Amino acid sequence: MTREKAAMAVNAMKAIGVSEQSVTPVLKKLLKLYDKNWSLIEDENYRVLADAIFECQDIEVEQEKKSKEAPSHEELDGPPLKRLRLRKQGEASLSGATSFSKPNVEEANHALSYPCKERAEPLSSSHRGRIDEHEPISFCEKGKQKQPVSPHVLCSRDNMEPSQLHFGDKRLDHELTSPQTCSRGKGPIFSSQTSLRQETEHQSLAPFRDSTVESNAVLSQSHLRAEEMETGSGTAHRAKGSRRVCLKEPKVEPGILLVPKQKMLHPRENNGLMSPKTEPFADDYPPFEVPIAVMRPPSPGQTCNEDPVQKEACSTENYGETNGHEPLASEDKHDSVPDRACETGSSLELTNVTETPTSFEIASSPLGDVKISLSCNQASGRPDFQIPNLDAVLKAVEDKCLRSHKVLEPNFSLMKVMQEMCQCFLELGTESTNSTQESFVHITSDLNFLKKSSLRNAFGAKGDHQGNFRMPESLSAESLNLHSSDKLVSPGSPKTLLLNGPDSHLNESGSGSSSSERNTEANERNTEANDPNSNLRSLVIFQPQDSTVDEVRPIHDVYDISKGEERVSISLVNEVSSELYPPSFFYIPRNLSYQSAYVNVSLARIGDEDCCSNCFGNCLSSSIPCACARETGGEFAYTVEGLVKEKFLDECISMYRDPRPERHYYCKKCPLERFNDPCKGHLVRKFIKECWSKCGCSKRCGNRVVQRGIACSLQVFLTSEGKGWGLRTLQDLPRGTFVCEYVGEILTNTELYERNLRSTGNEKHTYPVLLDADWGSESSLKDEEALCLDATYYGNVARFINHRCYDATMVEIPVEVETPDRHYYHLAFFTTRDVYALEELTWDYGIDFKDHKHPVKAFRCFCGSKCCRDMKRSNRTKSKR
Ligand SMILES: C[S@@+](CC[C@H](N)C(=O)[O-])C[C@H]1O[C@@H](n2cnc3c(N)ncnc32)[C@H](O)[C@@H]1O
Repeated sequence: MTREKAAMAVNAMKAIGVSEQSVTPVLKKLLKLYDKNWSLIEDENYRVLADAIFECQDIEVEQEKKSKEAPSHEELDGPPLKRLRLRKQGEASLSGATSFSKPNVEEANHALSYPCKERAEPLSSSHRGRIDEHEPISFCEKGKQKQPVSPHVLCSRDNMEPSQLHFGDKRLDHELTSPQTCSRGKGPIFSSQTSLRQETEHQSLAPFRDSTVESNAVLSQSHLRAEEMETGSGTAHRAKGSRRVCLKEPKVEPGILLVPKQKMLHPRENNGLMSPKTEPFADDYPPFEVPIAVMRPPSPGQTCNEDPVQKEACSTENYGETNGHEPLASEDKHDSVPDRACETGSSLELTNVTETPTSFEIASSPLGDVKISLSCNQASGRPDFQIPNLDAVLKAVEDKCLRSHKVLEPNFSLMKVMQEMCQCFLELGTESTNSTQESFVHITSDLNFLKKSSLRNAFGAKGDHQGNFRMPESLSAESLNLHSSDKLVSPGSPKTLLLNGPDSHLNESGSGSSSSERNTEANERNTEANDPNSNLRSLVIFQPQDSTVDEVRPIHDVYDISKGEERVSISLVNEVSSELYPPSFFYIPRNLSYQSAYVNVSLARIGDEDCCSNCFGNCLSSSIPCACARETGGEFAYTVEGLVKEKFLDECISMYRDPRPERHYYCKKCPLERFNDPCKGHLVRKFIKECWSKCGCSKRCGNRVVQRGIACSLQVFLTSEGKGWGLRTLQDLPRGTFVCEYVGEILTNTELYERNLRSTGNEKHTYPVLLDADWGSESSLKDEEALCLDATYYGNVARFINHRCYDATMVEIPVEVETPDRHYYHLAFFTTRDVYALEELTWDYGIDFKDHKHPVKAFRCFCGSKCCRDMKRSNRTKSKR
């Protein structure tokens, strides 16, 4: 048994490019450490093992580097593993193999930072070949497109180029050798859509003919456990050790700061892109795992100057920030002596100041009647502290603002901001005579001027849907106070503003805090390490506003259109036009019932045969598949890597690509046919059934993929082919990867019909999808019972997914999670092939472009597929002439 498990572990590691040689010793150690508890090792696709191996490798490299300078402090063989970095396994498992080309994410980043300036030309030629099969089609029908969609139509998959499929995976071989079909779809396939528009035609509700409201969009994903894509280097990106796990209760040692589980990434690691969010599975860690992050101060010889941010951290004694690169506690403890960490006299102009002024003037209003100064408490236990050169400080903070807070204004000047702050303070102060009498002003109550600041967004302050500004949560009364000292109270005399942040050593109070207190405070700061807003604790910045900007409420957060609803951030870029944003919509990560849709979610309805209450841990690691595998023929649909199994995926894809009539269910009285026209058929689809709340397994069970949400890096972008906004991946995705679920309002057909009647008909894009995958098992479904999802007003990132005829990069698979009857289910998208970073993610809506009677005209298809069904129609039209 052990041998078998070991072989499986070795295989799993091989799949991510780790040799058996590297696996075995680490595996042995882990087994010892875990008391041979295999399930802990197998969990999350051997995440712990992968982490330990990578950690070992890192340490080896580190040690090699350091061996000449100093003896290494820690190795896996010596002291027991203290921390295993929780590398983003998604990267390992999702990228599948090291042979993936490096995603050109830098360009996406760049595009994000400078949205409209230039268009990224990201891919290598081979890569590009794969993507750019979209030649705009010039002979398609003109006019407005309004038609729902549904998958099918058959064609060749000739755009799979062997040279591009170099994963060494037999699945690919299969993909390449599978017979190419180019038959034309017979039979109705999925014609449903919005027949709801009263006319005689039936229209399948599979997503989209264009019919309702203008587009908006959204999305999300999953496993990105606190890691990041490395940009700027030629090496394949690899998750950085943004998080670590103590296998045993960590010992807090001097200089080692334990940080709460969440927010461990330093903002600057995010590169402005898909910053991983807080760890959603933290609760699932076995109790002995204590995720922590540690910031290691610079190693001996390294000065803070090398990195302005690091320098700033040092100069403010802010040891709490984690940079995500630094690994082990033992290293930390050796290097954590602050005196050594920050050397003065560096190229960053640290100035030795022999005197120790108690305050540090930064800026003043034009007449000098208001001043901003930082008060530095010399008694705070840092005798080595030297007042740094102001220019260097300003430069460091400006750099930080530009990089970490995405202040896009290249001429951004902190000094100017400070001066404006003085001015505002003066203005606000003189508006209220009372306020000048106060010696202590809570800035949170007086910061109305921030409402006008365009910088508020750059610094994380958010507006709500009504356009109301609200202060960032991190900016509380205690965290930021504007002081005017007593001696400045009298009107007319110069005033000094003291910015008190959480940094105790900058406290005006001057009370020295003990080292343990500082540690606690630093811990608190660390919790904010990943929060750009946290900087507001010690600094408030505003700029005079362009009133036109103030009036326009930003309708999307381009750094995360999900507004924090997903586990990963989903950025939005426009590299091609001046159309700034997609139209507004509400981002929801899960389906919500609009009004009458009846979705019966109740534990009582889930029988023993529909759950696995006796399971524990990961159902996929059990030798006998549990009850939850029953619906998929006694075998789980997912592999241990979290991908949909080859066979299952092949069958799902072929259903769409070869939608024979026998694969359809034909209603006697189809709810979609409002005028008793014959049913056009509903594809009877294969379902995945996931474990759920009534199951005994953990949330990290391998049979829970879709319910964990988006895990890959996605981006909404404006397509250049005229399809509007689209969705693309920022990382390589192996075949069978879960990308996202289609989320929207759950409507009955009646409701959708009424909604469509109310629509103006001028909408550019439509977003309804019919949930008809299991209609075959329902006896005579009534109109008001048939359900669909409409992402027009409320939806997730899937609403941006464009259509591609036949060879789309994704296929939708119905997934049963909380309701056993399949009347309601989740519609999840999985990749149909290996998809490279920056490729567009598409699915075949199943639109019947030949259906000229459809009340809603199909959009003119610009999918660029060689099997474009709209293209053929146009060809025929041409030849008839
Ligand atoms: C679900 S939306 C997709 C996102 C949409 N592009 C947007 O900007 O919001 C469906 C709409 O996108 C457009 N669309 C999708 N695929 C297309 C294609 N292959 N060619 C042209 N337009 C397409 C159509 O207007 C369609 O109604």
